[in-house]
Amino acid sequence: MTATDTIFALASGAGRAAVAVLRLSGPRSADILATLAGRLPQPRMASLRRLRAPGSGEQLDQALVLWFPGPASYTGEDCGELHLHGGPAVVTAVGTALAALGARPAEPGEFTRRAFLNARMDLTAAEGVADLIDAETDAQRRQALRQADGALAALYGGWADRLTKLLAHQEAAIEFAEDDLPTDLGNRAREGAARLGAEIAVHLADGGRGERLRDGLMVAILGAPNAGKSSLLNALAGREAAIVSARAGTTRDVVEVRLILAGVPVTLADTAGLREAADEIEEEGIRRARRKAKEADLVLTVFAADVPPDEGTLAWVRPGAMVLANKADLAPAPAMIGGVVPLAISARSGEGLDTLRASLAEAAARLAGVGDAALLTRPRHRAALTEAAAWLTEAAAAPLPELTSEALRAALRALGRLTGRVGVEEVLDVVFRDFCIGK
Ligand SMILES: Nc1nc2c(ncn2[C@@H]2O[C@H](COP(=O)(O)OP(=O)(O)OP(=O)(O)O)[C@@H](O)[C@H]2O)c(=O)[nH]1
Ligand SMILES: [K+]
Ligand SMILES: [Mg+2]
Repeated sequence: MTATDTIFALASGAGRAAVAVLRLSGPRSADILATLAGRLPQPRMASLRRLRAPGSGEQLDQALVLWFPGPASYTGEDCGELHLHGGPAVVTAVGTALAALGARPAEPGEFTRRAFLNARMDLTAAEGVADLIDAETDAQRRQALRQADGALAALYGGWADRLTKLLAHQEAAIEFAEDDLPTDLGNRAREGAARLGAEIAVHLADGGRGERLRDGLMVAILGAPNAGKSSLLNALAGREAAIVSARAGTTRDVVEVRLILAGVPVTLADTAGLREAADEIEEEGIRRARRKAKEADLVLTVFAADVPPDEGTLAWVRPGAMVLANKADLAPAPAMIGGVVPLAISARSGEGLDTLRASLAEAAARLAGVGDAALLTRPRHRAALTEAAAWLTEAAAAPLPELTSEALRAALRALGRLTGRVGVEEVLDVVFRDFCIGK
């Protein structure tokens, strides 16, 4: 697949900078670079050149020029890079020259789209590139880099290859049923389908860790009025993000702060105290608090050590929940709250907050699977893999060879959508060409 347009874009950030990088891709790249820079530099070697406007010959800038002939380039096409002085007027002048020479400004993501279309990367790797650009934390960067590097492409591509073989065996079993092929080809295909389905199921049962790391975690603080939720939020955030007062029912709306814990972006949400609401505004606040707790990845239940635990908050305490006994400076923490040993803290004195930070970081790392290899990172992956696994189960259990075959095809199509790789028919053609059948 070759694109006819030659595209260019500012690859570095907009605005003033020491250096601005303009990137170029497409069939006219060589011509355009040679015209602007006098002649084409050696491939992949930076050359310092005067750039001149086409026509007038006016010097536009002095720049480092790079030439990446296809197909061994980022997009797979002929590409070029101009490292300019980073002033907006320089970028505009050179951009105008590029347009005059027949290039057009690129659409968002168009370079990576071309890389995908030229089979330089699969869809998951292209998504990894996007995630790498968006990564805010180290853990996110590592996950995105793994994906851009082809970790998911290798995993899913490997599954697709196995599936293709199973399908080939199954088709052969049908096609050549009369001949003296090994008679268990069909059985082998069904067994293989069951095994592959089970592997995909294990990959899917990841607790959403990769998606969590990509999107960030939501942690909700829940508790009775005056338990010290807002004080805790402020202590963890290190600033007065939420209003604190001795009056019960101070917080009405959800107040969120962003933290980074163990390399995972975390949104910490303070909420309205749970109780019988005094008016409809507080009622709405409490409704929002419950909703936030429901959608949160982790709930911090906060109790005041100097008052008996309230039923409303106790309802959110379950095994594995984080239970905090705040105001430990006023009273000793109870040994158990709702069957869980609470962590004694004081938002006022700071007691226990380091321990709390450490267990929050540990939970964030666990929930987001920091350091785990090749986790799926998007709902799109989950949907396609769930579909593939379901078809594999069907293939394994199908009562007729033709039905097994059809289910295997459907599973392969689902994996094909995931990686954006070639369609089922093309893969089968390749396999059948190499399939030693003697016919
Ligand atoms: N002694 C002591 N007082 C605390 C502590 N944490 C909070 N307080 C006080 O308890 C009162 C309530 O604190 P808030 O942080 O507003 O409590 P809240 O849970 O957000 O209350 P609502 O927003 O009304 O639900 C304030 O007077 C705080 O100063 C603590 O650890 N020790
Ligand atoms: K309060
Ligand atoms: Mg509050």
